[in-house]
Amino acid sequence: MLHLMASVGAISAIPIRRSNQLTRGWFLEIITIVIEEVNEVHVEFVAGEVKFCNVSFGYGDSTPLVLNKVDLYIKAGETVALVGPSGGGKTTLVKLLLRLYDPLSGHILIDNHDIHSVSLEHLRTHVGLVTQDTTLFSGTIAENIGYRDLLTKIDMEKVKFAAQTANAVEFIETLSEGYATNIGPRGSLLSGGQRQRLAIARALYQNPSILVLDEATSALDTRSEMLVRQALQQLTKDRTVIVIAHRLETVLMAERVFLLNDGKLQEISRSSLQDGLHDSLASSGILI
Ligand SMILES: Nc1ncnc2c1ncn2[C@@H]1O[C@H](COP(=O)(O)OP(=O)(O)OP(=O)(O)O)[C@@H](O)[C@H]1O
Repeated sequence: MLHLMASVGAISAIPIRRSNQLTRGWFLEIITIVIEEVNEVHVEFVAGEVKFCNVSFGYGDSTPLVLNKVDLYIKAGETVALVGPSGGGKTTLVKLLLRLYDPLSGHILIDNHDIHSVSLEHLRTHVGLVTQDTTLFSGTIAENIGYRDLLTKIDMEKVKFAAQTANAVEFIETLSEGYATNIGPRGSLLSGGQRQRLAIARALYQNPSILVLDEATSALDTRSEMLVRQALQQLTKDRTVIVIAHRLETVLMAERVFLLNDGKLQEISRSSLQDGLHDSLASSGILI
C-alpha cells in the first residue's frame, strides 16, 4: 500500500539539486531523498508512454532484490493492472516511477525521456497518484479537490466538474457548507466510499497523463462500491493508468495484467483470469 508515502495526495519527497538549491517541497509526511540533476529536462507535455528497461532495485545490500531486471512497456493511454502477493514489490515499482527511489540499475522512461533527467516538479505534474483515504487532509472539500492549485487559485468550475465526474456531488450537496465543508483530519468526517470519490475527484482536477492507482482493500457497501467503480472508470479514460489491483473487477478494467512475484514481472492473460486463475489467486490471497 502507498499510504505511508502520500498523506495528502502528493509525494513527500524533498529533491536535492546538485547545486544544493531545494525545490519547493509538497506537504511533508515522510522524506525521501533523490538527487535531481542540474541539467534536468522540463517536459511540458507527455502523451503517457511508460517504459521500464531492465530495472533492478533492492532496499539494502544484504536484502534480496525486490525488482530483478524488470521490463515493462505501457502504451500511452493504456490501463495495466499489477497484481501479486503482499511484499511482491508492486508498491516499490510505482515508487520508482514517482522517483521516490532510483533504480540500482536500468532505466525508466516516460515518452522516451529518462525520468532521472526530468525535473521532479514536472514529473509529478504528469504522474498522479490516487491511494486510499490517506491522500486527504484537513481542509475543505474544494481545497482537497483543487489541491494542485492550493498555493495559487483553485478553479471552482473545475472542482465542480471533477466532483460531478467522480460521483461525489451527491454527498457534497448534502453537507451543511457544501464545497466549503471541512472534512476533518485525513477526511475522517467522511465515509470510506466518500473519501475514495474525493481522491478520484482530485486526480480528475489534476488531470495527469499517467496515473498510479492503489485500489482500496477495505470493503464498501454495494452502492458505494458501484459509485467508486464508475468514478474509477471515468478516471482511467484518456490517460495511462497503472493500477495496483486487489479485486477481480478492477483487474478486468485493465487491458493487460501483470503478476509481480520474487522480483520478476510476468504478463498473465485476462482470459486465464476468467478461466480459473482467479480462484487460485484468490486462494493464495492475491485477489479478494
Ligand atoms: N522502505 C523499505 N525499506 C526496506 N524494505 C522495504 C521498504 N519498503 C518495502 N520493503 C520491502 O520490499 C518488499 C516489497 O514491498 P512492496 O511494498 O513493494 O510490496 P507490495 O507488493 O506493494 O506489498 P503489499 O501488497 O503488501 O502492499 C517487501 O519485502 C517489503 O518488506
